[in-house]
Amino acid sequence: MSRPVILAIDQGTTNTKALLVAADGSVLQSRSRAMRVHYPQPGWAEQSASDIWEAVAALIAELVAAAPGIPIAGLAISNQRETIVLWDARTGRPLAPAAIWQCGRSASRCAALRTAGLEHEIVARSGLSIDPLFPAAKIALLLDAVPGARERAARGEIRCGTIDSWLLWNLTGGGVHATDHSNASRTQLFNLDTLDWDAELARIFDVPMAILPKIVPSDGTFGTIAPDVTALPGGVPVQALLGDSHAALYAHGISEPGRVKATIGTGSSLMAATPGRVRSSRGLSSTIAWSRRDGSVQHALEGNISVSGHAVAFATSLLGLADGAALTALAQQVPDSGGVTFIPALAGLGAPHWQAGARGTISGMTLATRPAHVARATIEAVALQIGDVLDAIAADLDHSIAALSIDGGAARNDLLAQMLADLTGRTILRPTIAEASAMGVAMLAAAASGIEMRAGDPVATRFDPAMPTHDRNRIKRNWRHAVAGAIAQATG
Ligand SMILES: O=P(O)(O)OC[C@H](O)CO
Repeated sequence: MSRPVILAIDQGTTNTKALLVAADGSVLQSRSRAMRVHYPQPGWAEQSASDIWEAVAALIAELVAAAPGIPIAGLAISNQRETIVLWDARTGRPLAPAAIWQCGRSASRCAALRTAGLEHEIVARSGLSIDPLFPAAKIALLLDAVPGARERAARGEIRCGTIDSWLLWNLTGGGVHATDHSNASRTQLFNLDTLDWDAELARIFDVPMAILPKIVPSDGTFGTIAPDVTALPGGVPVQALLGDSHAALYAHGISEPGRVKATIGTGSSLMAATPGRVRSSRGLSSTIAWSRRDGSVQHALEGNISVSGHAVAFATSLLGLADGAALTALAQQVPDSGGVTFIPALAGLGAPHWQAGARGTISGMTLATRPAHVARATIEAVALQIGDVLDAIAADLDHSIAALSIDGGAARNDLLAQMLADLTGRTILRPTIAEASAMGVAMLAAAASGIEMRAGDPVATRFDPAMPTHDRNRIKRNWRHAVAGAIAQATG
C-alpha cells in the first residue's frame, strides 16, 4: 500500500502556500499565492475572507492537477493567527472584511479596558496582555459596526472564527464550525486553565459565546471535505489545525528549556515550549502550543512582534527599491548604520512593550546619512526587536538561551541571520526545513496516524556572533533610547 501523502496549507498574511508532503517528509509539490492586505484607515488592516478561501481552494486544485493519481490521506492547515472573520451561518458570506491581527481598530476599546483596571483579570484568564492584536475586542467592534449583526447573532445566524475555522467551515461545506486549542488560545476569549471559552472574558469583551466555534484538539477529528467544494473528492479528512507559529515550533522539534525559535514573517513570533503555563512578568504571552487527541496539552511562552519582515517590505518601498534583496544589497554597501536607528512601530509595538499607540521613527540621521544606512538600520531593527523578546523570554524562564532557531521568509536572509547572531550574542541555527509552518502541521497530522515524519536537518546552517562587544552595546544603547522615544511619543 502506498504511504499516505498530506496536503498541508499555510495560510499566511502575505502568502498562502500549499504543499504535498510524503510520509518521509519530502515535499512532492508546492504552490504559493500572494495575498492582498488593505489599509482602509490609519492603523486598520483588513483582508478579504473570500479571497483567503478562494486562494486555498485554487491552490488545492493546482496541487491535485500537478499530482494526478497521488492518494491524499488528509489535509493539515496552519494559519495566520488572531485574524477574525464573522460570517452568515446560512449563506456562508462574510459580514465584513477579515480584521487581521495587525489591525489596530480596537485600540481605544483596549485602552478603556486598561483604564477600567481589567488588565490583571484578563491576563490571569487568557495569558495575553490587552492589545488590539488579539481578536476579542475586534469581534465586538465588528458586531457593533454591521447593522443588525448583534440581533442576528442572538438568533444563532452568525458564526465567528479565526482563519482555521473559516477555512474548515468552507472545506466542510458549512458542516463544521470548530477550531483548535492553539488558535483559540490567541483570541483572548480562551481560559488557559480550564482550556475552554471563558464566560467572564466574553462578558468583559461583550462577545456572545454562541457565535464561537467548538474547540477540538489540534490533531483531532475536524470533519471531512464536502463533495464538490474543492478539487479533492468528498470525504478527505481534515486532520490537523494549528496556528502558524505553533506549527513552526512543532517542526523545529523544540521541547527542552533553553531553546527558542523565531518565525520571521510579516511579524515575528518567538516561542519556547514550557512544561506548564508560565505567568510572564515581562509582557510575554502564555499560550497553547498544541493539544492532542490523547488529551495532552503543550504550553508555550511567546513574544509577538507586530512588524518584522514587514519592516523590510516597508523600507524597500519607501526607498523606491525593487525588492527585499535590493534592500539587503544596499545595506551591505555600508559597514554599519552610521548611527541611524529605525523603530518599525508601524502598527504599534508588540512584545515586550505592548504600546499600541507607538508609531515608527527614524532617528540619528545627519547630513552624512545615505539610503544605505537606513537600509542597514532596517535589517538591524528586525534583529534588535527579536533580541528584546529573546531577553524577555530568558528572564521569564530564568534560563539562559544559547541558541535561537529561525524560520520564515526573512530567515533566508544571511545578513539578517548574522546580525541576529551579532546583536543577540547568541548562536543562530537555520534548519533546512522547507516551509516550517506547513511542515509542522503536516508532521502533527502524520504523528496522529502513528507516522514519524522528519522535516530536514534542524541545525543545517549556523551563524555565530562575530561583532565586538562594545559595538553591540553601542547599537543596543541607541536602540533602547529610540524605543523609549517612540513610546514617549505615544504616551506623552
Ligand atoms: O502571516 P504571518 O505568517 O506573518 O503570521 C501571522 C501571525 O500568525 C500573527 O500572529
